[in-house]
Order: sequence, then structure tokens, then C-alpha cells
Amino acid sequence: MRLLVKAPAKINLSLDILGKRSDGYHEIEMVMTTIDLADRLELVPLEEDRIEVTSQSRYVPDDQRNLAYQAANLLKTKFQIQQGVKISIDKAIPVAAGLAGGSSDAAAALKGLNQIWGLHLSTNELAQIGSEIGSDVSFCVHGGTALAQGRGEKISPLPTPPNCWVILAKPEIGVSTAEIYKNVNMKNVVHPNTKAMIKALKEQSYEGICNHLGNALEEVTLKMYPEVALIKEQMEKFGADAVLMSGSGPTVFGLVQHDSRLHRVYNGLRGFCSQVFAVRMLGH
Ligand SMILES: C[C@](O)(CO)[C@H](O)COP(=O)(O)OP(=O)(O)OC[C@H]1O[C@@H](n2ccc(N)nc2=O)[C@H](O)[C@@H]1O
Ligand SMILES: Nc1ncnc2c1ncn2[C@@H]1O[C@H](COP(=O)(O)OP(=O)(O)OP(=O)(O)O)[C@@H](O)[C@H]1O
Repeated sequence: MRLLVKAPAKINLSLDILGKRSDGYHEIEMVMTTIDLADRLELVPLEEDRIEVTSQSRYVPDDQRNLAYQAANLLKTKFQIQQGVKISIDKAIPVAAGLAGGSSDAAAALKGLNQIWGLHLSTNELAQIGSEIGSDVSFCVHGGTALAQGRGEKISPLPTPPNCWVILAKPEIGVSTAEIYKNVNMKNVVHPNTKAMIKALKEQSYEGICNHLGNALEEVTLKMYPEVALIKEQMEKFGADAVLMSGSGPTVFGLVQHDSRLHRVYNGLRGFCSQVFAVRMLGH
């Protein structure tokens, strides 16, 4: 049996930090959605009892540091699986970009191996196992659009946003999520209006979504990496309807509803940023 699984990237439409927890994590509240930019995983069972991970990207580890490796290992240990697997990752999502690439690979591995090894685990059970690997993995198991709470592992589904283009631009830097959270000062946090974002989704108001995009981590990353602020400015200048940094950055995304504007924003950014993508949100 050979299985192909898609692992889509996510963006954060809103990300709020409610407080610091005693376990080193932050209590957060975020609205996330999956986009049509995806890695592809090929899973092939091995006779030998070992996990092999390969990818064409030099930035992706091919050992136990790989989150897809960790997903396979966790399932093997929990369910005493004595079969191996070769996981080949065709990487399309930029690495360390704030787009949950590694988390989505882990989620895709969990879903694929659930089938290959006949585990019959539900989406909620897979999401629960995924939360042991990383805070974004639970959302990636569910996919779609959702509110994520706790440290990111409590998922409540939300309606798909109205159809629009998402233009992504990633500067030539990678950002450490842990480093950005470490530099959060709770006194200075600018809280987005999560309730208003949820209302906008429920009412399918594109304008409401644009008005309530917000990310409490943005200020921290922008201060540390001025090139991210520059991309934000450019995207606004070229005419995106609304612009925000995703996750801990450094990827910036802009929402655009009309095709005519899409080309202006996309081509404008291509001029000074090597990684630019124009995609749809998933669900359309
Ligand atoms: C920034 C986001 O990507 C937004 O979706 C997530 O909040 C981070 O998710 P992630 O990369 O899966 O995060 P993890 O791998 O669980 O954690 C990486 C590090 O980020 C910090 N971290 C993460 C999540 C959270 N709620 N509070 C934190 O303080 C912790 O220092 C942790 O050691
Ligand atoms: N399958 C994987 N794909 C990409 N990076 C991986 C993978 N497994 C482990 N990593 C490691 O994880 C680090 C973060 O990469 P990733 O692309 O997941 O970041 P991110 O998009 O910022 O994540 P998030 O948005 O969840 O914080 C990389 O520097 C890499 O060393």
C-alpha cells in the first residue's frame, strides 16, 4: 500500500495572547484557516521496523527532529506497531515561516498512518495525539477554519471565509516561534477582537474579516525583523484589502477580493521578495 496525503499550510486570521502559563506556554485564542498551498507526503510501509524520512529541502531535518517522524513514532509506540514506514515529503510550504508546515506534515502523517495501520482513530483522537507533538498539530488534523484555544489544541470549527485571494510573501529569514513568544510582554499586548472575527465569519462578511485581522505576536516580530514591516507596508501600498503577519512570522499575507487587484499586488511584491504565492483558502 502506498498513500499520498496533502498537508496544507495555515494562516492566522486573528491571534490573541490571554496570558502566560506556568508550563512555559501562553494561553491563546486564534482563528485559523487552511490555504491551498500544501506539502505532499508519500507514505510507503517498510518490511523493516524503522522510520525513514526524506525531502528535497535542505532546511527540513530527515531524522527524529522531523515532526512527521515524531508523528509516526508516537503512533508506533502508543499502538505497538512493529512495521516501519518511509515518509517522503515534497515540500512546498516555506520552512520556519509561520505557516505551520512541519505541524501540517505531522498531521498528514497521523491521518495517513491511521489508514495504513488500520487504527480506526477518530479525528478528535488524532488531534489529541497530535497535540503531544506541537500546539498547531491539532488544528492541522482538523483543517478547515476553526477557533483554537488553550495553547492551541482546543479546536472549535468555524464557517469557511467568503471566497478571496490570499497573497503570501516570505522574506529570506526564518523565525523561531519560541523566541517570539519569549519576547512577548503581556503589558504591551495589542489584543485583536476575536469575537468580532468570529461574527464576521458567521455573517460571511468579507469586510468584517478585513477589519478584524489582528495578531498579538506581530509587534514582537516586526520590532526584531524590520524587513517584515517593510513587506507589510509594500503589500498595503500595492492595494491589498487587508494585511497581517501569520503566526510568529515572518510570512505576511494580504487578502484581495478582485482579480484585477491580485495581479498588481502579486507582481509588485515579486519585485523585491523571492517567495510570493497567490492562493485560495480551502473550502472553495
Ligand atoms: C505561532 C503559532 O504557530 C500560531 O498558530 C502557534 O502558536 C505555535 O505553534 P507551534 O509552532 O506548533 O508551537 P509548539 O511547537 O507547541 O511550541 C513552540 C514554542 O512556542 C511557545 N509557545 C507555543 C504555543 C503557545 N500557546 N505558547 C507558547 O509560548 C513555547 O515556547 C514553545 O516551546
Ligand atoms: N516536516 C517538517 N517541515 C518543516 N520543518 C520541520 C519539519 N519537521 C521539523 N521541522 C523543523 O521545524 C522548524 C519550524 O518549521 P515550520 O515550517 O514547521 O515552522 P512554522 O511554519 O513557523 O511553524 P508554526 O507556524 O507552527 O509555528 C524548522 O526550522 C525545522 O527545523
